[in-house]
Amino acid sequence: MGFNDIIAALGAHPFIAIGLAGITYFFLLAFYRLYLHPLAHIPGPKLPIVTYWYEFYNDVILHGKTLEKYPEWHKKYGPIIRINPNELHSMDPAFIDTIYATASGGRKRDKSSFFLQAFPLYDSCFGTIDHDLHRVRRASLNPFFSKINARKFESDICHYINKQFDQIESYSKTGEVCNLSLAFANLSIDIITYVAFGWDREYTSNRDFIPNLFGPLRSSMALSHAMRHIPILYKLMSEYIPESIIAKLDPGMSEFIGFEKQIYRTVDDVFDGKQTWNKLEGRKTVFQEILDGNFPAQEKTKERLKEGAREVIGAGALTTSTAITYLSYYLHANPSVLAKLYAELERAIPDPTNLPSSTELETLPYLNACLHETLRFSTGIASRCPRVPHESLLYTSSTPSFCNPSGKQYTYAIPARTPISTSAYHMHNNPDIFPDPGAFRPERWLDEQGNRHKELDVGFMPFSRGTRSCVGMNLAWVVMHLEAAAFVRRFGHRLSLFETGSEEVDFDHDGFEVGHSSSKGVRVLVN
Ligand code: HEM
Repeated sequence: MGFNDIIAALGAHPFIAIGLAGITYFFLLAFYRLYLHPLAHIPGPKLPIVTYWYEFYNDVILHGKTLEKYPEWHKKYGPIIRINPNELHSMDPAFIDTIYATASGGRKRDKSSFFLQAFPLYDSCFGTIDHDLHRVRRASLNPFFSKINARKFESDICHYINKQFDQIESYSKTGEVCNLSLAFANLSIDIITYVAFGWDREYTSNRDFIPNLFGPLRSSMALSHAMRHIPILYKLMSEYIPESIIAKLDPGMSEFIGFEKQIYRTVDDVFDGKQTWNKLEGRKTVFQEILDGNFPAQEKTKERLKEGAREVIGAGALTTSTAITYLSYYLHANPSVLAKLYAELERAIPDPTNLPSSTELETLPYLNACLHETLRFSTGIASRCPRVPHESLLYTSSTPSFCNPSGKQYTYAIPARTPISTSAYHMHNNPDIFPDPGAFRPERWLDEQGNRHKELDVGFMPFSRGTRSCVGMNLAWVVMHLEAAAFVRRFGHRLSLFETGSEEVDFDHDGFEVGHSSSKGVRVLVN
């Protein structure tokens, strides 16, 4: 049979022809990715290198399961590996500050466009791909989130804390079970939306903590893997599928989309002159900081403000509330830690109705140690958060544990513009830095003089690092110090865990945040 006969036979059977063309393309692509790709010299498991479908299967079908595979891959292939056709992952703590670099020396870090498909907020700071544009946007948020400014919010924060803790207190009278995960989520939403935008959402006015954005925000994050692989999904859900259908498919998602629409309406109304921005005494909202700043006009558009609001609420609410919820669990699961923290706070806060400033609370060593240990567990963002360095990188393994079995250092030249990440979850569970990582031991953060062990910082990255790290970090520390101190000083030993074991907080999948898929929340009885 000659060439012309083969072409004629395929022409007569177009489906077979298409199938054969597909198979040939797949094998050629696989060959290219394994042997000719610019990252071909960096090892990794074959299947994920050959196709994104492997990650799709583990993250979308099995729900956030790829992250768990990294340690076993690193064990086999070394400290730097390929985790999909175009991306690298590092397990070496000494390489964190190279990946997540500051801008010193002109280093530039883009975000990965593949990663951001999961969060299509391209007008926000978080969702900006380009390094230089991100610098402009970040500059518009920096003044609002400065340490000095964050401290100005203390009385507002305490107002919401007292309001929500009164609600929790009321459970002592009825003997009902109180869900702290829901309570802290609503507290966080009220704090963030008020201090950042002057909106009082009044979530803390509901004694049963319903409505609640805990579920909705989690739902939206749980969808992130699917959206990364099927980017059209977000547009479909937010623009084309009627809300009534979404509500049936996922009630959480519809609450979230409703919340988002309210934010967007407010911005539209202000731009259309139907209402004015909320004015807060003696300080500006995030919107006013952006609009009054010396930034190009395209940074002051409706879209920019809408996405700015969404990112601040999305990034600031659950991260902070998850941390405090985890703290409440670990304190009650470890009574000796609770007793020690309570004793420190009793000395520092003689009158529980009158909290000291967050600056004073920051000087309390054991409170600080408890918050660091909590953030080690709650992680911030569990998922890998890749950066795309503009320059090429040179990796040389730092310590014997990152050398190959014959004791030789690994050395890799990483081409410029290669997406690369590490994961806070794995760093925070590295036994070389945090021995017995599964144990909640605030003492690990303190030396004999009660000073914080700075050497643990090498693997500690709840707020990420470098130019793209958390802009809300100062505010988060202020909120966490005030909430933790008020919570422990007020409720002390009066709470007991109700049907809540470690499975409520243990990591069992990568849902962008750490999470347990079947968690009902941290529930307590209030005595
Ligand atoms: C315990 C609390 C918090 C944790 C653990 C946390 C963690 C993080 C992390 C890891 C990132 C980097 C994401 C990436 O690599 O792509 C980030 C970014 C961000 N966070 Fe936070 N965050 C917290 C609280 C807050 C708060 C309270 C706010 C604001 C109210 C906030 C606003 C933001 C914003 C706007 C970004 C994007 C910054 C940028 O791209 O320049 N976060 N956060």
